[in-house]
Amino acid sequence: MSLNCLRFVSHSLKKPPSFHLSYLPSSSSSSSSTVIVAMSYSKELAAAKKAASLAARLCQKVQKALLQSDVQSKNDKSPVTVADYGSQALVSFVLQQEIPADFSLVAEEDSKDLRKDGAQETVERITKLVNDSITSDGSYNVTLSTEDVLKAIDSGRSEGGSQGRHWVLDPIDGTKGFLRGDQYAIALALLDGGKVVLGVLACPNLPLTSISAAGQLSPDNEVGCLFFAEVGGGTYMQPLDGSSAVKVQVTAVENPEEASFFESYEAAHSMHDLSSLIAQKLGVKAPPVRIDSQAKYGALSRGDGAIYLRFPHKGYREKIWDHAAGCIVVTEAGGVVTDAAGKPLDFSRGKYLDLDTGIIVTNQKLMPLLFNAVRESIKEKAASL
Ligand SMILES: Nc1ncnc2c1ncn2[C@@H]1O[C@H](COP(=O)(O)O)[C@@H](O)[C@H]1OP(=O)(O)O
Ligand SMILES: [Mg+2]
Ligand SMILES: [Mg+2]
Ligand SMILES: [Mg+2]
Repeated sequence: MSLNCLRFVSHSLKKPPSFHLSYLPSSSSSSSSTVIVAMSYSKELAAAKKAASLAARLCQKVQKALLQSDVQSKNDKSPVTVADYGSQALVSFVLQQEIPADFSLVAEEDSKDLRKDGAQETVERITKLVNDSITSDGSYNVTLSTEDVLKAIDSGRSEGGSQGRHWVLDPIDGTKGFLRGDQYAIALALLDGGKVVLGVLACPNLPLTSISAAGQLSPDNEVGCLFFAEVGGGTYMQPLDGSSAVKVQVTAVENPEEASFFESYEAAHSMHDLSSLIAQKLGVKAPPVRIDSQAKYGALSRGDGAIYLRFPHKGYREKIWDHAAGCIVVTEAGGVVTDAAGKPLDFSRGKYLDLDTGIIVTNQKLMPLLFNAVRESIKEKAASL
């Protein structure tokens, strides 16, 4: 392999850029020659942090003033709030302002229900929320119309895939937690060639220090975390108020008896009985910490817990926006994310993740033990049915 070109795409940065090396076939006629392209995604990361932080502020405002009338019902009966739509419109707007070239976004929401009769008032509320956020930020001298907002929401209709770059967004992950006043996250990632190259997780209700047992908030604990990671560059966490970032690492715990594990708060989202069986086999002593959303990936990336188990009920198909940002936040902090067959998650196949049974997350040391416990537990559960 010859190194006939080394191209750095670099931007002004406060900390040195990290570079992700990828080998590409050279355009030269020699078939054996290869180009190394050293990519930095620092400009995209800065845009993603800005978009997610602004969306987090919008969501905080809505959560504070949450009214019953904000709750709508989609076909799948999951609650969708003005904050989900507002967050998606705002992130889409900021990303298109900051990185306009070849914009492609795969996002959870669309404007179908908002275009129905009787939704005008809701659309106006969303538009006001988005415009208030744009005004309070002060970087963009524009006011969006209701149609601009609907279009911004619908620009999230890309299918993603293995070619080119695609933003991946869950405007509010853990809507049920959001509605309960608990944990939720704004999860934004960038795919390049089907791989996650950066991820940002804004977790407005996550304590800056460790999450306490059972996910409860202590009254004097400051909350609001922004996790971010770029491929090859590690994972960082900073307070959502913008103060300085610290590098985070998954826990180094090797003894499963000392490990604690995260799972969904909602039993409808994950089989808690299977997780208990796995924990029992591993010898985990601590009770599960049940919290909503990808905040679990963030908490695990800084060592609050050692294991995250997610086993959706039969028939549920995982979407890429529910794991892309969390996955890179954990792997760049030294963790491992696989499906229940031990395969890495494949984000290159469109909006769904086709995977075996579930998702397991832990550190490198615990993964072999965890994997065995998962396989045995799945077999036992199947035999008992
Ligand atoms: N029936 C379901 N099974 C598994 N996950 C679901 C189900 N319904 C919604 N979800 C999604 O699971 C995630 C919440 O996971 P958790 O249980 O870890 O909090 C969210 O992405 C939520 O979507 P949403 O983004 O609409 O909240
Ligand atoms: Mg949803
Ligand atoms: Mg989600
Ligand atoms: Mg969502």
